[in-house]
Amino acid sequence: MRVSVVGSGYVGTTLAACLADAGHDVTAIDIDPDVVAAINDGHAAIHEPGLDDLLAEHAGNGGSGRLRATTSYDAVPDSDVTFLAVGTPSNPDGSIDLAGLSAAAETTGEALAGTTGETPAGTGDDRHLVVVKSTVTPDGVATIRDAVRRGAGTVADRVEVATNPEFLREGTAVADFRDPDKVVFGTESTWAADRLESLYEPLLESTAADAPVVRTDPETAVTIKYANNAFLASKVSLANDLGNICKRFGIDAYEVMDAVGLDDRIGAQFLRSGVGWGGSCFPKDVDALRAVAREREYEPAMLDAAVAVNDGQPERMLELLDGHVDVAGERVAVLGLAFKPGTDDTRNSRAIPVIEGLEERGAEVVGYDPVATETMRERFPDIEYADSAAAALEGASGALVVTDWDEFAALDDEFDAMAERVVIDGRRIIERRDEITYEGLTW
Ligand SMILES: NC(=O)c1ccc[n+]([C@@H]2O[C@H](COP(=O)([O-])OP(=O)(O)OC[C@H]3O[C@@H](n4cnc5c(N)ncnc54)[C@H](O)[C@@H]3O)[C@@H](O)[C@H]2O)c1
Ligand SMILES: O=c1ccn([C@@H]2O[C@H](COP(=O)(O)OP(=O)(O)O[C@H]3O[C@H](CO)[C@@H](O)[C@H](O)[C@H]3O)[C@@H](O)[C@H]2O)c(=O)[nH]1
Repeated sequence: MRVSVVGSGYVGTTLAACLADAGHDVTAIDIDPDVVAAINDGHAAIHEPGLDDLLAEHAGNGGSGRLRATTSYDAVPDSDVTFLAVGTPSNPDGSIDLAGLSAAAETTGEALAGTTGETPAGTGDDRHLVVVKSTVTPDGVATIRDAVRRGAGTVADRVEVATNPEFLREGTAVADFRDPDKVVFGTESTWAADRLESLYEPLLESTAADAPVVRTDPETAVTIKYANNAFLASKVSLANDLGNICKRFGIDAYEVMDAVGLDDRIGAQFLRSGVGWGGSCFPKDVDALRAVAREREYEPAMLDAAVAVNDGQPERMLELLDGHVDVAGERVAVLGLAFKPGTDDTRNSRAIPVIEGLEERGAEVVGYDPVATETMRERFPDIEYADSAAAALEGASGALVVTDWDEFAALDDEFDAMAERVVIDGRRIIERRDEITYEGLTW
């Protein structure tokens, strides 16, 4: 099939590359010329394991030719399916900001309005399918549908807007997209659901675990996405709440949760307590869901509590450090700047409140991350950035471990170069040693 993907960030680039790899002919559209140039050069503008290999294989000179990137929407009218994968960030009050996605939706409609009305080859009819891949609230679906139709004008009745929420995680985006736990199609017609299923067929056939396909209406589909993220974020917050209790008894929360997770009704994943959840999804999606709930006069008490527990974890980590060192004027290493390992994304990283708390205390902060230094530099241009964990630790009077990068697990002699060997571990990744003063956040 011919596919256009509007928005080439973590989701759009992964989607475009994986669809090209599955045999489809894909045009990736982005307003950022640097993003477009990178893809056409055969690599991603972001760090995502496996993505560069796929882009090298299908985009750029010498590739299969099945993937190209452009700033133009010209390919849209000739596509069998157009995905919208533009960001849906938060407004300052936590509600969803649909401005960017709406603009892209309207431009997509305008591109469709430029069609001659002829049946595009291969589609068998003259209807066009626009699929919202971005995460939008239930009432946001109508906003995006209206924007597409406004742009499409006289051809609006030939366009169906569907939703197909994405469940991939950053750091494992390609693997997750290729082997999902489920695929959700939110459509108004069986025509649209069938077209989506044909598009996904080569992917679903190749997955080891036969992902179930959930067919539903567009609003229910996006609600499944919010419920999914709300559940997972709350699960981590409950693990943190329980972990904070364990810490007060000197009990290892990880030992407790490993056993708790053996209960099939609970499951072993997302029970890792520590400095909490961040990223581009959990915080904004939980906030957007709380905001729409309040708009409809419902107080989402569980979600409010999940956020409150999460917001408290960075300060708890800093208080543990305070118990060992007065950091004013001292060098303090922050190990890990990305919101999780495997990504250069620092959006809502727990490192942000940790660094802010250290700055408030007058510490000299030195940060280190294997890939996320440059993105964090935009946020904190004035702190020092080391090019290795060892360099960050040298002369430091404390180290705070914020991201569970594998390379931190191998740290050992590097702690010997610290001025004071105080390590506060927010992810339970550092090996305890007699010579270092070690505090786990929840163990
Ligand atoms: N990041 C994830 O892990 C993830 C997972 C599942 C769902 N989602 C959802 O997917 C959506 C996209 O998230 P992301 O993290 O990939 O975003 P992102 O910020 O990484 O990328 C969005 C891209 O859209 C481009 N863009 C903005 N306006 C545009 C326009 N008018 N036309 C064309 N391109 C435009 C931007 O230049 C950017 O490259 C969001 O709704 C998010 O909630 C994200
Ligand atoms: O046991 C755990 C698991 C995760 N986290 C933290 O939770 C955050 C989110 O992690 P993860 O879910 O692995 O990454 P994301 O890329 O944010 O993926 C989430 O958000 C995406 C965007 O909506 C969804 O598609 C995914 O299904 C959902 O897992 C990170 O800060 C993690 O460090 C913990 O603290 N403890």
